[in-house]
Amino acid sequence: MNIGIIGAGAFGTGLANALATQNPISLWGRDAQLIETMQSERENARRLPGVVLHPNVTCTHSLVHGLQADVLLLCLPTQQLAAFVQNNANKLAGKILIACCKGVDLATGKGPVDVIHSILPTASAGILTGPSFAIDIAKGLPTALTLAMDDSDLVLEVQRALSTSNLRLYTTDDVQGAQLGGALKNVIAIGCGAIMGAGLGDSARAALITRGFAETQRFADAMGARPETLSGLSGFGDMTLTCTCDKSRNYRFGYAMGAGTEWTSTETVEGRSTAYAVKAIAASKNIDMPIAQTLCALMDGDITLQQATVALLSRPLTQE
Ligand SMILES: NC(=O)C1=CN([C@@H]2O[C@H](COP(=O)(O)OP(=O)(O)OC[C@H]3O[C@@H](n4cnc5c(N)ncnc54)[C@H](OP(=O)(O)O)[C@@H]3O)[C@@H](O)[C@H]2O)C=CC1
Ligand SMILES: O=C(CO)COP(=O)(O)O
Repeated sequence: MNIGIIGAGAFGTGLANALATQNPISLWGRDAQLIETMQSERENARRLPGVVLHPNVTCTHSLVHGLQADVLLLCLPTQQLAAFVQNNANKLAGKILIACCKGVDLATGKGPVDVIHSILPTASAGILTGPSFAIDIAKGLPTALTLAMDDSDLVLEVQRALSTSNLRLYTTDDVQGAQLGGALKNVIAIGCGAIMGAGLGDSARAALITRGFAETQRFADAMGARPETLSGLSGFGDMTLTCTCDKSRNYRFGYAMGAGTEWTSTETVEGRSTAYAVKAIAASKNIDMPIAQTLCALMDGDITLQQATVALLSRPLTQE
């Protein structure tokens, strides 16, 4: 299976480097100037500085070249995925499409695989997700991920194609669970960052991770996901990583909010849009999501962090 990567951000670049240890990999990005510099300088100075690109990585801004491979890893921000698939639907039909993004599409309320299927209903699609910072993958540090596809034969072929000695993939057919675990952990990570930025302490963060996980499970359950998926790498695993580490952009965005400093980065912060998408779905399905709801009010500037804390702590006392 030939593998191509679509999106030359931090994650696309990191995955390209990891997979290039065993196969030639094409890495497509939309910015011609950046891509030409990456190809000649062997570094993605904008999105993953300090990592030398493996000689097997070919950077291209030609979509004809970028879309040639059998398996395409779509490493685009979730909110950009639908437009990309729509604009390239003819060329993508017949490919194996693996979404590598973590979020819920704000316009439709769909996860990445559902977005792909809504445009290409017969596409072979899946999602690669789990605890994995781009920089760790790029450096070849040990990483374990979940690959979710509903085709039980194809998932094994893709698992083999995408596994390396340092990148260990576990499979599942619970696509919904894998989509939602990765999406919701970003929302909770923003909240954890806010807590730490405001100096509310490690114990408060542990409480938010735990209640955030309960909220995530409640949401996923209502959406038809299986509980064991949420306990795996794509749920619990990624929640643990993202909520406790300042390498996470979601965490750092939240931290800036809690500390009252301005966020000027152009890096992708998926949890921002996903929080609103989740809030809307929760309202329509009557799912209790106090943390996501409070976070939206905080991001909108409707409440202060102190008011958010009071609102969460003063909810009726209940069983765990
Ligand atoms: N970084 C990480 O550690 C990890 C990220 N992910 C997930 O990967 C996904 C991508 O994030 P990441 O790579 O980190 O983000 P970055 O912010 O590093 O990069 C985003 C990339 O997407 C490109 N892009 C944005 N919009 C479009 C578009 N409409 N068409 C084509 N390209 C576009 C950007 O191009 P340009 O530079 O031209 O703006 C840029 O190359 C997210 O869903 C994230 O959750 C998953 C695991 C780890
Ligand atoms: O998904 C990630 C790690 O698994 C990366 O997290 P951030 O998008 O918050 O940086």
